[in-house]
Amino acid sequence: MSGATPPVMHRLRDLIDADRDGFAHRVFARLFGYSPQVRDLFPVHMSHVREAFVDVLDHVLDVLPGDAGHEELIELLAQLGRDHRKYGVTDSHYDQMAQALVSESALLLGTEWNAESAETVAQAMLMTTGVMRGAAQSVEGPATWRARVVQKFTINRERAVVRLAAIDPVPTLNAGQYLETRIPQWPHLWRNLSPAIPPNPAGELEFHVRAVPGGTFSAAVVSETAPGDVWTFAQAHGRLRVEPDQPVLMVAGGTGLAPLRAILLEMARRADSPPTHLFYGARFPGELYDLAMLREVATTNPWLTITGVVEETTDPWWVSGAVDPGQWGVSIARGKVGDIAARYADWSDRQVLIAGPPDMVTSTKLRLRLAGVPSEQMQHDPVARH
Ligand SMILES: NC(=O)C1=CN([C@@H]2O[C@H](COP(=O)(O)OP(=O)(O)OC[C@H]3O[C@@H](n4cnc5c(N)ncnc54)[C@H](O)[C@@H]3O)[C@@H](O)[C@H]2O)C=CC1
Repeated sequence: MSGATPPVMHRLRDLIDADRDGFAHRVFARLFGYSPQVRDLFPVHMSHVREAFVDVLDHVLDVLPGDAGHEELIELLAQLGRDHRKYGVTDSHYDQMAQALVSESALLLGTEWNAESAETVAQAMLMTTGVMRGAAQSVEGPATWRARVVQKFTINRERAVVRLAAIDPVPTLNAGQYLETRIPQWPHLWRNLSPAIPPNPAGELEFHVRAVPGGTFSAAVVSETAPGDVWTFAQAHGRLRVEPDQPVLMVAGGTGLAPLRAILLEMARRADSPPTHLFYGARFPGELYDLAMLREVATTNPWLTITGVVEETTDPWWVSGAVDPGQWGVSIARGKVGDIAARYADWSDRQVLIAGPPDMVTSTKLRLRLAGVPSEQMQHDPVARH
């Protein structure tokens, strides 16, 4: 791992890059050949897996021969190892993967494969799988835990609330974090979902899910999930948090409200919550489905102010009747939630939490930055995660 390492890794990287999917195909074919049952650990459609696999490999082959970025690389691989626990990956699978990688690399390098390049490539592959395996082994507790659906109701044609009761002990989880989640309708698919209530000793969980266009997982939750279904959870991620000594601005788009709602409900239990202004946006008034609950929290928690934001002032026929925001006495502004929030006041002294559709998060950040809020005061989950 020094600057003097021969460039074989960069050469291999170039060769892999010339046919990324083909290389991944061949490595996985080899792996499934060694151990046919490993195929069952992966989803039916492997294209995303292959893509992510080559991305990681590309990064390893890029960083390893150089002098910088080793610590980040190790942390990335360790995180991947922890992530893979939920798939049921075992020690021998890591050995087989290293073997498959070395064998396919040998074929790719052809006449350039000699004792020296074999040694370099083998070391790189063993380091990669070794770090992943070591990190997975060092995590305590089970890789997954389960909860049973006890209630599900749809808010409108695209959104549902799902409530669950934990079957197994719930590992440490902070309000505002999101969970790797698997549902029985898609047994090989993991998606990230943000609980909409803080963790509690009773093991109750609540999720607000929108059936995103083309989203198989979210569509199944909205249309097929039913009481009795058992959901499986793996790791918790996310760093959204509120420091008690600084006022807060929250900007939520649609069901992106979930993590901010969990944080607000937790703040409502404390005595020292800082002044907080929540902008809660939707396309239509009737989609501000949680306004009644939020208003309730604001009534008993004077530190909390809520502004509803809608793009249209009237509901289409398929939304009407869901909610009438006027009746809750919450002020409603018209526009895009991030634009309205940025124009509303000077927020430059605030810690800012943003959650919602990826484009909304990106544009809200930009608006607030232009309005004088320093980037380092803004928090949001990775935008491509939902
Ligand atoms: N932790 C997080 O960040 C979470 C994010 N989500 C994501 O939030 C989304 C919620 O979807 P819906 O409820 O249907 O919300 P939606 O698509 O109806 O949008 C709600 C709000 O976002 C604004 N918005 C939408 N697109 C925008 C754009 N391109 N630029 C600026 N503003 C925009 C709208 O004006 C509205 O105020 C999903 O994509 C979901 O994956 C959901 C839960 C947690």
